[in-house]
Amino acid sequence: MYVYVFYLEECYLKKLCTKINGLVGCMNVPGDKSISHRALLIGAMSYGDTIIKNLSHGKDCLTTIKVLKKLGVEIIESRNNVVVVGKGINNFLPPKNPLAMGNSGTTARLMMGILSGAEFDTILIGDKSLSRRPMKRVSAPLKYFGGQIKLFKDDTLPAIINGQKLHNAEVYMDVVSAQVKSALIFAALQSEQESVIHEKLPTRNHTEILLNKFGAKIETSEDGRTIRVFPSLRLVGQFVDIPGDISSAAFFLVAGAIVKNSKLILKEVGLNPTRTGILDVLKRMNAKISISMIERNEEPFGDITVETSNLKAITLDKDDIPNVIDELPLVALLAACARGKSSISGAKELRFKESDRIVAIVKELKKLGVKVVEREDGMDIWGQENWNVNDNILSSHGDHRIGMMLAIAALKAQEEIYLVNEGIVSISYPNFFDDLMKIIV
Ligand SMILES: O=C(O)C1=C[C@@H](OP(=O)(O)O)[C@@H](O)[C@H](O)C1
Ligand SMILES: C=C(OP(=O)(O)O)C(=O)O
Repeated sequence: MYVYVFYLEECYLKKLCTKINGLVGCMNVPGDKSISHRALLIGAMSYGDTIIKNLSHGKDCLTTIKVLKKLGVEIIESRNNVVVVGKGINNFLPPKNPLAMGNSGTTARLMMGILSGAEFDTILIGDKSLSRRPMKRVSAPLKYFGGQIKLFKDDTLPAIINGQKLHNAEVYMDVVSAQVKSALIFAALQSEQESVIHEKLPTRNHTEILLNKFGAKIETSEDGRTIRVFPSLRLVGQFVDIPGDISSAAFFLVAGAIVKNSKLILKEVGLNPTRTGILDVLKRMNAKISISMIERNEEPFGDITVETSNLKAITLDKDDIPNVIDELPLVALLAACARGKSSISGAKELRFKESDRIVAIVKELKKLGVKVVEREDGMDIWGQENWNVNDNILSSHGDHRIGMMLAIAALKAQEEIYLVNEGIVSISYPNFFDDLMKIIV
């Protein structure tokens, strides 16, 4: 007897909001996803309780919670806070089954660095999207620390991590990636002597900031590209208050700039300088935007105001990319609304995200009538005042950031627009559509 199993791709359609009069309001976005993952992981690796306020409740961070629980870490979720009962990195328990990384690249890659030094072996698996994303970028440099990871077809999940005693190393990273850097930092912490990691360009530094807060010693050079890690297994639990995610706020910053009659205030958004590339892009494009820094602690944050703007084109090259990597779908949308021709280059990394974001952006913006040309490492975009929509059924490509960018793009359309697989937004922003509805006038 044959048994056929059919996977029905999520194929429901959501009617997006179009033909609106403007966007007005004052809002908070969820806690930063990158900091949330790290607070959970570093809390678990420490001794004593870590209390986390404003943790992201996106599915990716829930994946990190589930994985830590499978490693024997107690995590208590209350209404306002999450408490991680740290047990120390050496006291994780061997999981009974392969650990499911879901859709989360951050969980998978950071876990590789942590579990390379474990006293047991682990298998990591991922969903369809994560299973096509490259992992050798992590396993290869981890070898310098003694890490042993076997990958499917030498580059993807499933991964078999043979836990080993790790040693120190000096590593020059090939890929510009905060996930790879963080995995290497976690490996370096578990060795017995100081390690040095060199990056080609600086990337988000939340791992370094949080580890120092928890009692480790990580030194970063003035140019942000050399990271010196001193071994430390005696981290101590802390209180972590997570600022709003600038990558989530960015959807509304862009919406406020491109939709007529708009004024939005985004409250308490993280303003770590390794993440504020989207604010520089908005300013360079002539957006009406103002920022008031509230507090400058280890992770600065503040309020951002944006108003309807008369945008001009922009050119971004490889040096601009790391600081705006997750906002590039939105930069493409801004360019589609700006005067002149914009170009994005040096952004091949976009092909290795939850979808091939270059393909997804080009395909979906073309449906909306935008003139856009795909390049190997980016795209060229010609902005127009109004678009002539030629296909009103858009796809998120199973990618949260593409889905949300298209929902913002639709606000400008003058006809009905539908989105396939809108539920994917819950990877980083479960209440995205509710929050959007609240500011539409
Ligand atoms: O370290 C992190 O939290 C992240 C780093 C970036 O990925 P890369 O390290 O692959 O650039 C980013 O795209 C991702 O959304 C989150
Ligand atoms: C790329 C992203 O996340 P991750 O790599 O953790 O899946 C993202 O959130 O845009």
